Amino acid sequence: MTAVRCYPGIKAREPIGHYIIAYHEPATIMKIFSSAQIKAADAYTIAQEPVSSLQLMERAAEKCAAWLDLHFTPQTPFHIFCGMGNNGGDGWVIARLLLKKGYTVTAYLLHHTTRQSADNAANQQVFREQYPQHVRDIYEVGDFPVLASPCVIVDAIFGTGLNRAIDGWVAGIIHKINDQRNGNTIVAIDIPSGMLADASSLHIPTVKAHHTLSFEFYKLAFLMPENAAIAGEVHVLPIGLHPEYITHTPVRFHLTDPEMIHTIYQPRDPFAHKGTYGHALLIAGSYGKMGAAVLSAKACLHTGAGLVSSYIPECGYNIMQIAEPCAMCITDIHPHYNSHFQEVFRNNETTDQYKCIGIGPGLGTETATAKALEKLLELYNRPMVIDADALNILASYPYLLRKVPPGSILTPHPKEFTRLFGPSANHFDRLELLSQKAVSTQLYILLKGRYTAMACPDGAVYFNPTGNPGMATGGSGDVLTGILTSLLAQGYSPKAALLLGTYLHGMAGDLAAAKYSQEAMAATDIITCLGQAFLYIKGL
Ligand SMILES: NC(=O)C1=CN([C@@H]2O[C@H](COP(=O)(O)OP(=O)(O)OC[C@H]3O[C@@H](n4cnc5c(N)ncnc54)[C@H](O)[C@@H]3O)[C@@H](O)[C@H]2O)[C@@H](O)CC1
Ligand SMILES: Nc1ncnc2c1ncn2[C@@H]1O[C@H](COP(=O)(O)OP(=O)(O)O)[C@@H](O)[C@H]1O
Ligand SMILES: [K+]
Repeated sequence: MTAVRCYPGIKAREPIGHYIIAYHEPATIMKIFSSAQIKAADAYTIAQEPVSSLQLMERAAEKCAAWLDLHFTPQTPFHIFCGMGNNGGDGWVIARLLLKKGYTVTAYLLHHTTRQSADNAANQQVFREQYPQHVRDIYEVGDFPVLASPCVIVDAIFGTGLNRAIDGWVAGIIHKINDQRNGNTIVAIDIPSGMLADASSLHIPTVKAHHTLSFEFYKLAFLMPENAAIAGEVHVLPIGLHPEYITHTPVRFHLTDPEMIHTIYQPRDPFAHKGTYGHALLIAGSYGKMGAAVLSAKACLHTGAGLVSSYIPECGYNIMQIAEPCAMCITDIHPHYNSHFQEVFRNNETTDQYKCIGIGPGLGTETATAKALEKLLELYNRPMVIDADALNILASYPYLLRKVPPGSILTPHPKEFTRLFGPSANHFDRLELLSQKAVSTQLYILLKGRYTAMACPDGAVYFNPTGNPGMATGGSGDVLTGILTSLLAQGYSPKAALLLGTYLHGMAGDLAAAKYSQEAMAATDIITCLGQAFLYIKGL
Protein backbone atom coordinates (compact mmCIF):
# COMPACT_ATOMS: atom_id res chain seq x y z
CA MET A 1 0.00 0.00 0.00
CA THR A 2 1.15 3.55 -0.50
CA ALA A 3 2.23 4.91 2.83
CA VAL A 4 2.42 8.52 1.79
CA ARG A 5 0.23 10.85 -0.24
CA CYS A 6 0.09 10.53 -3.98
CA TYR A 7 -0.15 13.45 -6.34
CA PRO A 8 -2.27 12.32 -9.24
CA GLY A 9 -0.55 12.93 -12.51
CA ILE A 10 2.98 13.28 -11.16
CA LYS A 11 5.62 10.77 -12.12
CA ALA A 12 7.86 9.13 -9.54
CA ARG A 13 10.57 11.51 -8.36
CA GLU A 14 13.78 11.43 -6.46
CA PRO A 15 13.56 11.93 -2.71
CA ILE A 16 13.13 15.58 -1.76
CA GLY A 17 15.52 16.26 1.12
CA HIS A 18 15.51 13.37 3.55
CA TYR A 19 11.91 12.37 3.07
CA ILE A 20 10.12 10.91 0.11
CA ILE A 21 6.87 11.73 -1.57
CA ALA A 22 5.52 8.94 -3.73
CA TYR A 23 3.74 9.74 -6.94
CA HIS A 24 2.01 6.67 -8.26
CA GLU A 25 -1.17 7.72 -9.86
CA PRO A 26 -1.40 8.02 -13.62
CA ALA A 27 -1.73 11.29 -15.47
CA THR A 28 -5.39 11.87 -16.22
CA ILE A 29 -7.30 14.98 -17.09
CA MET A 30 -8.98 15.75 -13.85
CA LYS A 31 -12.49 16.33 -14.95
CA ILE A 32 -15.23 14.89 -12.77
CA PHE A 33 -17.76 13.22 -15.06
CA SER A 34 -21.27 12.16 -14.06
CA SER A 35 -22.40 8.50 -14.42
CA ALA A 36 -24.23 9.43 -17.61
CA GLN A 37 -21.10 11.05 -19.04
CA ILE A 38 -18.98 8.03 -18.08
CA LYS A 39 -21.44 5.82 -19.94
CA ALA A 40 -21.22 8.16 -22.93
CA ALA A 41 -17.39 8.11 -22.79
CA ASP A 42 -17.59 4.33 -22.81
CA ALA A 43 -19.88 4.35 -25.86
CA TYR A 44 -17.77 6.98 -27.66
CA THR A 45 -14.61 4.92 -27.10
CA ILE A 46 -16.29 1.76 -28.40
CA ALA A 47 -17.48 3.62 -31.53
CA GLN A 48 -14.36 5.67 -32.29
CA GLU A 49 -11.36 3.62 -31.24
CA PRO A 50 -12.78 1.15 -32.32
CA VAL A 51 -12.87 -1.43 -29.58
CA SER A 52 -15.65 -3.83 -28.61
CA SER A 53 -17.39 -3.43 -25.27
CA LEU A 54 -16.04 -6.86 -24.32
CA GLN A 55 -12.49 -5.75 -25.09
CA LEU A 56 -12.99 -2.60 -23.03
CA MET A 57 -14.23 -4.71 -20.13
CA GLU A 58 -11.17 -6.96 -20.50
CA ARG A 59 -8.90 -3.88 -20.49
CA ALA A 60 -10.54 -2.49 -17.33
CA ALA A 61 -10.37 -5.85 -15.58
CA GLU A 62 -6.72 -6.32 -16.58
CA LYS A 63 -5.89 -3.04 -14.84
CA CYS A 64 -7.71 -4.21 -11.71
CA ALA A 65 -6.05 -7.64 -11.73
CA ALA A 66 -2.62 -6.01 -12.18
CA TRP A 67 -3.33 -3.66 -9.24
CA LEU A 68 -4.46 -6.57 -7.07
CA ASP A 69 -1.44 -8.65 -8.06
CA LEU A 70 0.85 -5.75 -7.12
CA HIS A 71 -0.68 -5.42 -3.66
CA PHE A 72 -1.37 -9.06 -2.71
CA THR A 73 0.26 -12.47 -3.11
CA PRO A 74 -1.27 -15.77 -4.23
CA GLN A 75 -1.21 -16.88 -0.57
CA THR A 76 -4.25 -14.65 0.05
CA PRO A 77 -7.54 -16.20 -1.13
CA PHE A 78 -9.91 -14.03 -3.16
CA HIS A 79 -13.72 -13.99 -2.95
CA ILE A 80 -15.24 -12.08 -5.86
CA PHE A 81 -18.91 -11.07 -5.62
CA CYS A 82 -20.47 -10.37 -9.02
CA GLY A 83 -23.76 -8.69 -9.91
CA MET A 84 -25.67 -9.06 -13.18
CA GLY A 85 -24.54 -5.85 -14.90
CA ASN A 86 -21.21 -4.80 -16.37
CA ASN A 87 -19.67 -4.28 -12.95
CA GLY A 88 -20.28 -7.98 -12.38
CA GLY A 89 -18.79 -8.58 -15.84
CA ASP A 90 -15.58 -6.94 -14.64
CA GLY A 91 -15.70 -9.30 -11.67
CA TRP A 92 -15.79 -12.43 -13.87
CA VAL A 93 -12.78 -11.25 -15.87
CA ILE A 94 -10.83 -10.30 -12.75
CA ALA A 95 -11.57 -13.77 -11.31
CA ARG A 96 -10.33 -15.44 -14.51
CA LEU A 97 -7.14 -13.35 -14.67
CA LEU A 98 -6.28 -13.94 -11.00
CA LEU A 99 -6.77 -17.69 -11.36
CA LYS A 100 -4.37 -17.60 -14.33
CA LYS A 101 -1.83 -15.83 -12.09
CA GLY A 102 -2.08 -18.68 -9.58
CA TYR A 103 -4.45 -17.15 -7.01
CA THR A 104 -7.11 -19.09 -5.13
CA VAL A 105 -10.37 -17.56 -6.29
CA THR A 106 -14.06 -18.17 -5.66
CA ALA A 107 -16.56 -16.16 -7.70
CA TYR A 108 -20.12 -15.65 -6.48
CA LEU A 109 -23.06 -14.66 -8.65
CA LEU A 110 -25.81 -12.64 -6.98
CA HIS A 111 -29.09 -13.47 -8.72
CA HIS A 112 -30.61 -10.04 -8.00
CA THR A 113 -32.37 -9.91 -11.37
CA THR A 114 -33.00 -12.18 -14.32
CA ARG A 115 -31.74 -9.48 -16.73
CA GLN A 116 -28.03 -9.99 -17.18
CA SER A 117 -25.94 -7.62 -19.34
CA ALA A 118 -24.62 -9.25 -22.53
CA ASP A 119 -20.95 -8.78 -21.58
CA ASN A 120 -21.58 -10.15 -18.11
CA ALA A 121 -23.24 -13.21 -19.62
CA ALA A 122 -20.38 -13.76 -22.08
CA ASN A 123 -17.68 -13.52 -19.42
CA GLN A 124 -19.63 -15.60 -16.95
CA GLN A 125 -20.01 -18.34 -19.53
CA VAL A 126 -16.26 -18.36 -20.26
CA PHE A 127 -15.54 -18.52 -16.53
CA ARG A 128 -18.06 -21.27 -15.79
CA GLU A 129 -16.69 -23.35 -18.66
CA GLN A 130 -13.06 -22.95 -17.58
CA TYR A 131 -13.48 -23.01 -13.81
CA PRO A 132 -16.86 -24.59 -12.93
CA GLN A 133 -15.67 -25.62 -9.47
CA HIS A 134 -14.86 -21.99 -8.60
CA VAL A 135 -18.42 -20.62 -8.90
CA ARG A 136 -21.11 -20.31 -6.21
CA ASP A 137 -24.63 -18.93 -6.68
CA ILE A 138 -26.31 -16.62 -4.21
CA TYR A 139 -30.12 -16.32 -4.12
CA GLU A 140 -30.60 -15.11 -0.56
CA VAL A 141 -28.69 -13.91 2.47
CA GLY A 142 -28.42 -17.46 3.81
CA ASP A 143 -26.22 -18.35 0.81
CA PHE A 144 -23.47 -15.99 2.00
CA PRO A 145 -20.33 -18.10 2.52
CA VAL A 146 -18.25 -18.52 5.67
CA LEU A 147 -14.95 -16.84 4.81
CA ALA A 148 -11.63 -17.77 6.41
CA SER A 149 -9.51 -14.71 7.27
CA PRO A 150 -7.39 -13.14 5.99
CA CYS A 151 -8.89 -12.91 2.54
CA VAL A 152 -9.62 -10.31 -0.09
CA ILE A 153 -13.25 -9.58 -0.91
CA VAL A 154 -13.75 -8.03 -4.33
CA ASP A 155 -16.99 -6.11 -4.66
CA ALA A 156 -18.18 -6.27 -8.28
CA ILE A 157 -21.90 -6.27 -7.50
CA PHE A 158 -23.02 -2.83 -8.71
CA GLY A 159 -21.14 -0.07 -10.48
CA THR A 160 -22.25 3.23 -11.89
CA GLY A 161 -25.41 1.66 -13.34
CA LEU A 162 -27.13 1.64 -9.95
CA ASN A 163 -30.21 3.84 -10.19
CA ARG A 164 -31.73 3.59 -6.70
CA ALA A 165 -30.97 2.39 -3.19
CA ILE A 166 -30.27 -1.32 -2.81
CA ASP A 167 -32.92 -3.08 -0.77
CA GLY A 168 -34.15 -6.60 0.04
CA TRP A 169 -31.82 -9.55 0.41
CA VAL A 170 -29.09 -7.87 -1.68
CA ALA A 171 -28.87 -5.21 1.06
CA GLY A 172 -28.42 -8.14 3.48
CA ILE A 173 -25.46 -9.37 1.41
CA ILE A 174 -23.93 -5.88 1.53
CA HIS A 175 -24.18 -5.97 5.34
CA LYS A 176 -22.61 -9.45 5.39
CA ILE A 177 -19.69 -8.18 3.31
CA ASN A 178 -19.23 -5.23 5.67
CA ASP A 179 -19.24 -7.62 8.64
CA GLN A 180 -16.04 -9.08 7.16
CA ARG A 181 -14.12 -5.78 7.23
CA ASN A 182 -11.98 -6.60 10.24
CA GLY A 183 -9.06 -8.83 9.35
CA ASN A 184 -9.86 -8.89 5.62
CA THR A 185 -9.48 -6.40 2.78
CA ILE A 186 -12.45 -5.19 0.77
CA VAL A 187 -11.66 -3.87 -2.70
CA ALA A 188 -14.50 -2.26 -4.66
CA ILE A 189 -14.44 -2.26 -8.44
CA ASP A 190 -15.18 1.15 -9.96
CA ILE A 191 -17.38 2.27 -7.03
CA PRO A 192 -18.49 0.57 -3.80
CA SER A 193 -21.78 -1.22 -4.44
CA GLY A 194 -24.74 0.84 -3.30
CA MET A 195 -22.91 4.16 -3.54
CA LEU A 196 -24.42 6.60 -6.01
CA ALA A 197 -21.80 8.45 -8.07
CA ASP A 198 -23.64 11.78 -8.33
CA ALA A 199 -26.04 11.87 -5.39
CA SER A 200 -26.03 11.37 -1.66
CA SER A 201 -25.77 7.79 -0.38
CA LEU A 202 -26.55 8.78 3.21
CA HIS A 203 -28.65 6.20 5.07
CA ILE A 204 -28.62 3.62 2.25
CA PRO A 205 -26.74 0.30 2.31
CA THR A 206 -23.29 0.48 0.70
CA VAL A 207 -20.22 -1.70 0.74
CA LYS A 208 -17.57 -0.08 2.97
CA ALA A 209 -14.40 -0.65 1.01
CA HIS A 210 -10.78 -0.32 2.10
CA HIS A 211 -9.83 0.43 -1.50
CA THR A 212 -11.78 1.50 -4.57
CA LEU A 213 -10.35 1.00 -8.06
CA SER A 214 -12.11 3.71 -10.04
CA PHE A 215 -11.96 3.60 -13.82
CA GLU A 216 -10.33 6.58 -15.53
CA PHE A 217 -11.83 9.33 -13.30
CA TYR A 218 -12.67 10.30 -9.77
CA LYS A 219 -16.39 10.27 -9.13
CA LEU A 220 -17.99 13.23 -7.43
CA ALA A 221 -19.12 10.98 -4.58
CA PHE A 222 -15.50 10.18 -3.66
CA LEU A 223 -14.85 13.84 -2.84
CA MET A 224 -17.72 14.18 -0.38
CA PRO A 225 -16.89 14.06 3.33
CA GLU A 226 -20.06 12.06 4.02
CA ASN A 227 -18.61 9.20 1.94
CA ALA A 228 -15.20 9.09 3.61
CA ALA A 229 -15.93 5.75 5.30
CA ILE A 230 -17.33 4.12 2.15
CA ALA A 231 -14.77 4.42 -0.63
CA GLY A 232 -11.59 4.01 1.45
CA GLU A 233 -8.46 4.82 -0.55
CA VAL A 234 -9.40 5.63 -4.12
CA HIS A 235 -7.04 4.57 -6.92
CA VAL A 236 -7.78 5.85 -10.40
CA LEU A 237 -6.91 3.29 -13.07
CA PRO A 238 -6.73 4.53 -16.67
CA ILE A 239 -8.58 2.19 -19.04
CA GLY A 240 -8.01 4.16 -22.22
CA LEU A 241 -11.34 5.95 -22.64
CA HIS A 242 -11.19 8.15 -25.72
CA PRO A 243 -9.15 11.36 -25.11
CA GLU A 244 -11.32 13.32 -27.54
CA TYR A 245 -14.41 12.72 -25.44
CA ILE A 246 -12.52 13.58 -22.29
CA THR A 247 -11.07 16.79 -23.70
CA HIS A 248 -14.19 18.13 -25.37
CA THR A 249 -16.92 17.25 -22.92
CA PRO A 250 -17.69 20.21 -20.65
CA VAL A 251 -18.06 19.52 -16.93
CA ARG A 252 -18.99 21.59 -13.88
CA PHE A 253 -16.67 19.80 -11.48
CA HIS A 254 -12.90 19.50 -11.69
CA LEU A 255 -10.07 18.22 -9.56
CA THR A 256 -7.07 20.54 -9.80
CA ASP A 257 -4.00 18.69 -10.98
CA PRO A 258 -0.27 19.45 -11.01
CA GLU A 259 -0.13 20.34 -14.70
CA MET A 260 -2.90 22.90 -14.28
CA ILE A 261 -1.12 24.37 -11.26
CA HIS A 262 2.19 24.53 -13.11
CA THR A 263 0.60 26.55 -15.90
CA ILE A 264 -0.95 28.98 -13.41
CA TYR A 265 2.35 29.58 -11.62
CA GLN A 266 4.22 32.68 -12.88
CA PRO A 267 8.01 32.82 -12.41
CA ARG A 268 9.39 36.09 -11.04
CA ASP A 269 10.72 38.74 -13.38
CA PRO A 270 14.54 38.95 -13.12
CA PHE A 271 14.30 42.79 -13.06
CA ALA A 272 11.65 42.79 -10.36
CA HIS A 273 11.80 45.13 -7.35
CA LYS A 274 9.70 44.94 -4.25
CA GLY A 275 7.07 47.17 -5.80
CA THR A 276 6.55 44.61 -8.56
CA TYR A 277 4.87 42.07 -6.33
CA GLY A 278 2.40 44.22 -4.55
CA HIS A 279 1.77 45.49 -1.04
CA ALA A 280 -0.51 43.15 0.91
CA LEU A 281 -2.38 44.20 4.02
CA LEU A 282 -3.68 41.73 6.58
CA ILE A 283 -6.22 43.00 9.07
CA ALA A 284 -6.17 40.44 11.85
CA GLY A 285 -5.69 39.63 15.52
CA SER A 286 -7.19 40.57 18.85
CA TYR A 287 -6.12 40.10 22.45
CA GLY A 288 -5.32 36.40 22.89
CA LYS A 289 -5.44 35.73 19.16
CA MET A 290 -2.35 37.51 17.90
CA GLY A 291 -1.00 34.18 16.69
CA ALA A 292 -3.58 34.19 13.91
CA ALA A 293 -2.31 37.59 12.73
CA VAL A 294 1.31 36.43 12.87
CA LEU A 295 0.57 33.22 10.94
CA SER A 296 -1.27 35.02 8.15
CA ALA A 297 1.44 37.71 7.85
CA LYS A 298 4.23 35.14 7.78
CA ALA A 299 2.44 32.99 5.17
CA CYS A 300 1.83 36.11 3.07
CA LEU A 301 5.53 36.98 3.12
CA HIS A 302 6.66 33.47 2.36
CA THR A 303 4.34 33.28 -0.64
CA GLY A 304 6.11 36.17 -2.31
CA ALA A 305 4.26 39.45 -1.75
CA GLY A 306 6.61 42.41 -2.28
CA LEU A 307 5.56 44.12 0.94
CA VAL A 308 3.41 42.92 3.79
CA SER A 309 1.73 45.13 6.38
CA SER A 310 -0.29 43.82 9.24
CA TYR A 311 -3.01 45.87 10.85
CA ILE A 312 -3.43 44.80 14.46
CA PRO A 313 -4.64 46.07 17.83
CA GLU A 314 -2.10 47.87 19.99
CA CYS A 315 -1.53 44.90 22.27
CA GLY A 316 -0.03 42.97 19.37
CA TYR A 317 2.67 45.44 18.34
CA ASN A 318 5.65 43.83 20.06
CA ILE A 319 4.39 40.34 19.28
CA MET A 320 4.21 41.05 15.55
CA GLN A 321 7.44 43.01 15.29
CA ILE A 322 9.39 40.31 17.08
CA ALA A 323 7.68 37.32 15.45
CA GLU A 324 7.91 38.69 11.93
CA PRO A 325 10.47 41.46 11.41
CA CYS A 326 9.93 41.38 7.65
CA ALA A 327 6.34 42.61 8.02
CA MET A 328 5.40 46.22 8.69
CA CYS A 329 2.96 46.93 11.45
CA ILE A 330 0.10 49.38 11.87
CA THR A 331 -1.79 49.44 15.15
CA ASP A 332 -5.42 50.31 15.81
CA ILE A 333 -6.35 52.89 18.42
CA HIS A 334 -7.99 50.18 20.47
CA PRO A 335 -5.61 48.17 22.64
CA HIS A 336 -7.38 44.83 22.31
CA TYR A 337 -9.14 44.62 18.97
CA ASN A 338 -9.28 46.33 15.61
CA SER A 339 -11.95 49.00 15.80
CA HIS A 340 -11.35 51.67 13.17
CA PHE A 341 -8.96 50.53 10.47
CA GLN A 342 -7.66 54.13 10.45
CA GLU A 343 -4.58 54.40 8.20
CA VAL A 344 -6.37 52.08 5.80
CA PHE A 345 -8.74 54.94 5.03
CA ARG A 346 -7.55 58.40 4.27
CA ASN A 347 -10.12 61.13 3.61
CA ASN A 348 -12.77 58.46 3.36
CA GLU A 349 -10.94 56.68 0.58
CA THR A 350 -8.84 53.59 0.83
CA THR A 351 -5.30 54.37 -0.12
CA ASP A 352 -4.11 52.90 -3.36
CA GLN A 353 -1.12 51.37 -1.75
CA TYR A 354 -2.66 48.03 -0.82
CA LYS A 355 -2.97 45.76 -3.81
CA CYS A 356 -4.93 43.27 -1.75
CA ILE A 357 -6.46 43.20 1.72
CA GLY A 358 -7.01 39.98 3.64
CA ILE A 359 -9.17 40.21 6.71
CA GLY A 360 -10.42 37.93 9.43
CA PRO A 361 -7.93 35.69 11.25
CA GLY A 362 -8.34 36.19 15.01
CA LEU A 363 -10.23 39.44 14.32
CA GLY A 364 -13.08 39.06 16.83
CA THR A 365 -16.63 40.18 16.21
CA GLU A 366 -16.93 43.39 18.26
CA THR A 367 -19.57 45.84 17.01
CA ALA A 368 -16.87 48.41 16.28
CA THR A 369 -15.01 45.85 14.17
CA ALA A 370 -18.19 45.09 12.24
CA LYS A 371 -18.74 48.80 11.57
CA ALA A 372 -15.16 49.22 10.41
CA LEU A 373 -15.55 46.20 8.13
CA GLU A 374 -18.67 47.76 6.59
CA LYS A 375 -16.76 50.96 5.86
CA LEU A 376 -13.86 49.01 4.41
CA LEU A 377 -16.20 47.08 2.10
CA GLU A 378 -17.73 50.35 0.92
CA LEU A 379 -14.38 52.00 0.20
CA TYR A 380 -12.16 49.22 -1.07
CA ASN A 381 -12.98 47.94 -4.51
CA ARG A 382 -10.35 45.35 -5.33
CA PRO A 383 -10.86 41.62 -4.70
CA MET A 384 -10.22 40.83 -1.04
CA VAL A 385 -9.76 37.66 1.00
CA ILE A 386 -12.38 37.31 3.72
CA ASP A 387 -11.92 34.67 6.39
CA ALA A 388 -12.84 33.56 9.90
CA ASP A 389 -14.36 36.32 12.10
CA ALA A 390 -14.84 38.60 9.09
CA LEU A 391 -17.10 35.84 7.72
CA ASN A 392 -18.86 35.57 11.06
CA ILE A 393 -19.54 39.30 10.89
CA LEU A 394 -20.99 38.86 7.40
CA ALA A 395 -23.19 36.07 8.80
CA SER A 396 -24.47 38.39 11.55
CA TYR A 397 -25.10 41.29 9.13
CA PRO A 398 -26.10 39.52 5.88
CA TYR A 399 -26.62 42.81 3.99
CA LEU A 400 -22.83 43.28 4.13
CA LEU A 401 -22.38 40.39 1.70
CA ARG A 402 -23.69 42.61 -1.09
CA LYS A 403 -20.95 45.15 -0.35
CA VAL A 404 -18.06 42.68 -0.76
CA PRO A 405 -15.99 43.72 -3.82
CA PRO A 406 -16.71 41.47 -6.81
CA GLY A 407 -14.13 38.75 -7.38
CA SER A 408 -13.30 38.53 -3.67
CA ILE A 409 -12.55 35.17 -2.10
CA LEU A 410 -14.51 33.93 0.93
CA THR A 411 -12.82 31.06 2.79
CA PRO A 412 -15.33 29.47 5.19
CA HIS A 413 -14.87 26.17 6.96
CA PRO A 414 -18.09 24.11 7.05
CA LYS A 415 -19.40 25.75 10.25
CA GLU A 416 -18.76 29.25 8.93
CA PHE A 417 -20.40 28.25 5.66
CA THR A 418 -23.54 27.14 7.51
CA ARG A 419 -23.59 30.37 9.51
CA LEU A 420 -23.40 32.32 6.27
CA PHE A 421 -25.72 30.35 4.03
CA GLY A 422 -27.72 27.98 6.24
CA PRO A 423 -27.72 24.19 6.72
CA SER A 424 -28.03 21.47 4.05
CA ALA A 425 -29.46 17.95 4.29
CA ASN A 426 -26.33 16.33 2.88
CA HIS A 427 -23.02 17.22 1.26
CA PHE A 428 -24.36 17.08 -2.30
CA ASP A 429 -27.01 19.66 -1.38
CA ARG A 430 -24.32 21.73 0.31
CA LEU A 431 -22.19 21.61 -2.84
CA GLU A 432 -25.16 22.81 -4.88
CA LEU A 433 -25.74 25.65 -2.40
CA LEU A 434 -22.05 26.57 -2.54
CA SER A 435 -22.12 26.79 -6.30
CA GLN A 436 -25.40 28.76 -6.36
CA LYS A 437 -24.05 31.29 -3.84
CA ALA A 438 -20.85 31.82 -5.84
CA VAL A 439 -22.98 32.56 -8.90
CA SER A 440 -25.51 34.79 -7.15
CA THR A 441 -22.90 36.83 -5.24
CA GLN A 442 -20.30 36.80 -8.06
CA LEU A 443 -17.71 35.86 -5.44
CA TYR A 444 -15.29 32.95 -5.19
CA ILE A 445 -16.25 30.75 -2.25
CA LEU A 446 -13.79 28.22 -0.89
CA LEU A 447 -15.35 25.58 1.35
CA LYS A 448 -12.58 23.98 3.41
CA GLY A 449 -12.19 20.26 3.89
CA ARG A 450 -10.26 17.15 2.81
CA TYR A 451 -11.06 18.09 -0.77
CA THR A 452 -11.54 21.83 -0.42
CA ALA A 453 -14.25 22.88 -2.89
CA MET A 454 -13.68 26.17 -4.72
CA ALA A 455 -16.81 27.58 -6.36
CA CYS A 456 -16.47 30.22 -9.06
CA PRO A 457 -18.92 32.94 -10.17
CA ASP A 458 -19.43 31.06 -13.48
CA GLY A 459 -20.78 27.98 -11.68
CA ALA A 460 -17.67 25.80 -12.02
CA VAL A 461 -16.35 24.06 -8.92
CA TYR A 462 -12.74 22.92 -8.47
CA PHE A 463 -11.71 20.43 -5.80
CA ASN A 464 -8.22 20.55 -4.34
CA PRO A 465 -6.48 17.20 -3.93
CA THR A 466 -3.55 18.20 -1.69
CA GLY A 467 -3.56 18.32 2.11
CA ASN A 468 -3.90 15.82 4.95
CA PRO A 469 -5.44 15.46 8.42
CA GLY A 470 -2.26 16.88 9.99
CA MET A 471 -3.63 20.22 8.80
CA ALA A 472 -6.64 19.82 11.07
CA THR A 473 -4.83 21.98 13.62
CA GLY A 474 -5.43 25.55 14.78
CA GLY A 475 -3.97 28.16 12.46
CA SER A 476 -3.92 26.18 9.19
CA GLY A 477 -6.69 28.36 7.81
CA ASP A 478 -4.90 31.56 8.84
CA VAL A 479 -1.95 30.39 6.76
CA LEU A 480 -4.27 29.93 3.76
CA THR A 481 -5.57 33.50 4.15
CA GLY A 482 -2.00 34.80 4.05
CA ILE A 483 -1.18 32.74 0.96
CA LEU A 484 -4.26 33.86 -0.98
CA THR A 485 -3.79 37.52 -0.01
CA SER A 486 -0.19 37.33 -1.16
CA LEU A 487 -1.02 35.86 -4.56
CA LEU A 488 -3.73 38.46 -5.20
CA ALA A 489 -1.30 41.23 -4.19
CA GLN A 490 1.22 39.87 -6.69
CA GLY A 491 -1.27 40.25 -9.51
CA TYR A 492 -2.67 36.74 -9.88
CA SER A 493 -6.33 36.76 -10.90
CA PRO A 494 -8.74 35.66 -8.15
CA LYS A 495 -9.30 32.28 -9.83
CA ALA A 496 -5.57 31.69 -10.36
CA ALA A 497 -4.80 32.74 -6.77
CA LEU A 498 -7.54 30.46 -5.48
CA LEU A 499 -6.41 27.33 -7.36
CA LEU A 500 -2.66 27.87 -6.95
CA GLY A 501 -2.87 29.06 -3.34
CA THR A 502 -5.03 26.20 -2.13
CA TYR A 503 -2.87 23.64 -3.90
CA LEU A 504 0.33 25.16 -2.45
CA HIS A 505 -1.17 25.24 1.03
CA GLY A 506 -2.10 21.55 0.89
CA MET A 507 1.19 20.55 -0.68
CA ALA A 508 3.17 22.43 1.99
CA GLY A 509 0.98 20.60 4.53
CA ASP A 510 1.85 17.26 2.91
CA LEU A 511 5.56 18.09 2.97
CA ALA A 512 5.26 19.12 6.63
CA ALA A 513 3.49 15.84 7.45
CA ALA A 514 6.19 13.84 5.64
CA LYS A 515 8.86 15.65 7.64
CA TYR A 516 7.32 15.93 11.11
CA SER A 517 4.30 13.51 11.03
CA GLN A 518 0.64 14.48 10.81
CA GLU A 519 0.43 14.46 14.59
CA ALA A 520 3.43 16.66 15.38
CA MET A 521 3.10 19.19 12.58
CA ALA A 522 1.66 22.61 13.38
CA ALA A 523 0.47 25.47 11.18
CA THR A 524 3.94 27.09 11.43
CA ASP A 525 5.39 23.99 9.73
CA ILE A 526 3.08 24.52 6.76
CA ILE A 527 4.69 27.96 6.32
CA THR A 528 8.19 26.47 6.65
CA CYS A 529 7.42 24.01 3.87
CA LEU A 530 6.00 26.59 1.44
CA GLY A 531 9.44 27.02 -0.11
CA GLN A 532 9.73 23.37 -1.03
CA ALA A 533 6.19 23.35 -2.37
CA PHE A 534 7.10 26.28 -4.67
CA LEU A 535 10.27 24.53 -5.84
CA TYR A 536 8.24 21.46 -6.60
CA ILE A 537 5.55 23.31 -8.55
CA LYS A 538 8.19 25.23 -10.53
CA GLY A 539 10.01 22.02 -11.43
CA LEU A 540 6.99 20.14 -12.71
N1 LIG B 1 -16.65 3.24 -17.43
C1 LIG B 1 -16.43 2.43 -18.41
O1 LIG B 1 -16.20 2.89 -19.45
C2 LIG B 1 -16.49 0.96 -18.23
C3 LIG B 1 -17.35 0.43 -17.29
N2 LIG B 1 -17.37 -0.87 -16.97
C4 LIG B 1 -18.21 -1.33 -15.85
O2 LIG B 1 -19.56 -1.12 -16.09
C5 LIG B 1 -20.19 -0.68 -14.91
C6 LIG B 1 -21.53 -0.12 -15.23
O3 LIG B 1 -22.27 -1.22 -15.71
P1 LIG B 1 -23.86 -1.28 -15.87
O4 LIG B 1 -24.31 -0.03 -16.51
O5 LIG B 1 -24.18 -2.57 -16.49
O6 LIG B 1 -24.38 -1.24 -14.40
P2 LIG B 1 -24.06 -2.03 -13.07
O7 LIG B 1 -23.22 -3.21 -13.27
O8 LIG B 1 -23.60 -1.02 -12.10
O9 LIG B 1 -25.49 -2.49 -12.56
C7 LIG B 1 -26.57 -2.63 -13.38
C8 LIG B 1 -27.36 -3.84 -12.91
O10 LIG B 1 -27.91 -3.59 -11.64
C9 LIG B 1 -29.33 -3.60 -11.68
N3 LIG B 1 -29.76 -2.58 -10.75
C10 LIG B 1 -29.65 -1.23 -10.89
N4 LIG B 1 -30.05 -0.62 -9.77
C11 LIG B 1 -30.41 -1.62 -8.89
C12 LIG B 1 -30.90 -1.63 -7.56
N5 LIG B 1 -31.09 -0.52 -6.88
N6 LIG B 1 -31.16 -2.80 -6.95
C13 LIG B 1 -30.96 -3.96 -7.62
N7 LIG B 1 -30.48 -4.00 -8.89
C14 LIG B 1 -30.23 -2.85 -9.51
C15 LIG B 1 -29.69 -3.38 -13.10
O11 LIG B 1 -30.93 -3.94 -13.40
C16 LIG B 1 -28.53 -4.11 -13.79
O12 LIG B 1 -28.71 -5.49 -13.79
C17 LIG B 1 -19.16 0.25 -14.34
O13 LIG B 1 -19.35 0.58 -13.00
C18 LIG B 1 -17.91 -0.57 -14.57
O14 LIG B 1 -17.71 -1.48 -13.52
C19 LIG B 1 -16.37 -1.79 -17.52
O15 LIG B 1 -16.93 -3.02 -17.73
C20 LIG B 1 -15.74 -1.33 -18.79
C21 LIG B 1 -15.62 0.11 -19.05
N1 LIG C 1 -8.21 16.17 6.79
C1 LIG C 1 -7.77 17.21 6.05
N2 LIG C 1 -7.31 17.00 4.80
C2 LIG C 1 -6.89 18.04 4.05
N3 LIG C 1 -6.88 19.33 4.46
C3 LIG C 1 -7.32 19.60 5.69
C4 LIG C 1 -7.78 18.57 6.55
N4 LIG C 1 -8.17 19.15 7.72
C5 LIG C 1 -7.97 20.48 7.59
N5 LIG C 1 -7.45 20.77 6.37
C6 LIG C 1 -7.16 22.10 5.84
O1 LIG C 1 -6.66 22.94 6.88
C7 LIG C 1 -7.28 24.22 6.85
C8 LIG C 1 -8.03 24.45 8.18
O2 LIG C 1 -8.65 25.71 8.17
P1 LIG C 1 -9.51 26.29 9.38
O3 LIG C 1 -10.51 25.27 9.84
O4 LIG C 1 -10.01 27.62 8.97
O5 LIG C 1 -8.41 26.43 10.50
P2 LIG C 1 -8.10 27.61 11.54
O6 LIG C 1 -9.38 28.36 11.75
O7 LIG C 1 -7.65 26.89 12.78
O8 LIG C 1 -7.02 28.42 10.95
C9 LIG C 1 -8.19 24.23 5.64
O9 LIG C 1 -7.55 24.81 4.54
C10 LIG C 1 -8.47 22.75 5.39
O10 LIG C 1 -8.78 22.47 4.06
K1 LIG D 1 -18.66 -2.28 -7.19
